[in-house]
Amino acid sequence: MIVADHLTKRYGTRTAVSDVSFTVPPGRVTGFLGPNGAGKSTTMRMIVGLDRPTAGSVTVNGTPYDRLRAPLTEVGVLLDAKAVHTGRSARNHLRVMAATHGISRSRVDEVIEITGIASVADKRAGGFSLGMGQRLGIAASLLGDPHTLILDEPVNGLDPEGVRWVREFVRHIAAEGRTVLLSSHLMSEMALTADHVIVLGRGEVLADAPLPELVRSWTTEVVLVRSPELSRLVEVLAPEGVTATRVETGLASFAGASAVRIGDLAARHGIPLHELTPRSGSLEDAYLALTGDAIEYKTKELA
Ligand SMILES: Nc1ncnc2c1ncn2[C@@H]1O[C@H](COP(=O)(O)OP(=O)(O)OP(=O)(O)O)[C@@H](O)[C@H]1O
Repeated sequence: MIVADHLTKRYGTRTAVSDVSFTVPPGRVTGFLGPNGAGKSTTMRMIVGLDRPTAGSVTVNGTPYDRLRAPLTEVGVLLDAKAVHTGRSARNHLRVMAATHGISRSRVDEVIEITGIASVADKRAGGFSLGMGQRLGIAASLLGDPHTLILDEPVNGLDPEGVRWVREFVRHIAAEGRTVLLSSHLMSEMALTADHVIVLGRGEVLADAPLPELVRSWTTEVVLVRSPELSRLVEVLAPEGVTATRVETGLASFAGASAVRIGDLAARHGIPLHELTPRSGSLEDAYLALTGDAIEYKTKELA
């Protein structure tokens, strides 16, 4: 369990994290989202003692990280995703880490197997591709068989097989009752991986909710309707406060009524329907709606 309590970090006059409080309980995957510069990495660095809070505190299983007796066996961390710059092989890199923390060599072989890097384990880690470097970073985070995992952008640079592997892996370890905090900018992937999400924006918590609830609260469910008599359908539905947006000729998206209601009314008025598809919003839609005002670096909209 990770508990952040009024956590604040200032760099000079710049506030990177402002009065942030949240709890990451075991047994589920908690996604950590936010635009560039929102304060995710700074928060993760404070959790693992790499940055000192200006105010507030954060604990892992009730203890600040720097007071944990055997940190590697309590918390596994993947922070700086860049490949390891070392002339050592991946296996030796892991063995050195293990030796300094009193972890057995057999555990090194185990994490090599778990992360699927056996075929390259005896090659120089400094020459690894981004994806292999990521897997090695994850292998290192698992050395102590920790109860808590903190992964900053773990799927960055991975191929589709690797992305799926990370997803299944973190879901598996959360199901074992471990605590998982995971950041990613890939909303479609996060939607498949996380049970709960914490969204930061400009250093503050914008949302802290189960994923389906966040999506429901920040998106509008619409119904796609295809009909040769769309304008008549729009007239029939207008008194119910239903609004329609044209998608293409003969296809419109309706907001404000369920597919059942639209279908029933169309039938009552003899309006033929060729398609009636309820469509709920995505995590990406919710995220963009939620962080709209908190994005520091806006991209110009395409014409
Ligand atoms: N060492 C530092 N010195 C000064 N400012 C910093 C430092 N580290 C982070 N910041 C600033 O703090 C803010 C939060 O940065 P942080 O890296 O935590 O954001 P992030 O949410 O992880 O972003 P990204 O998604 O781009 O990784 C940014 O404005 C950043 O410029």
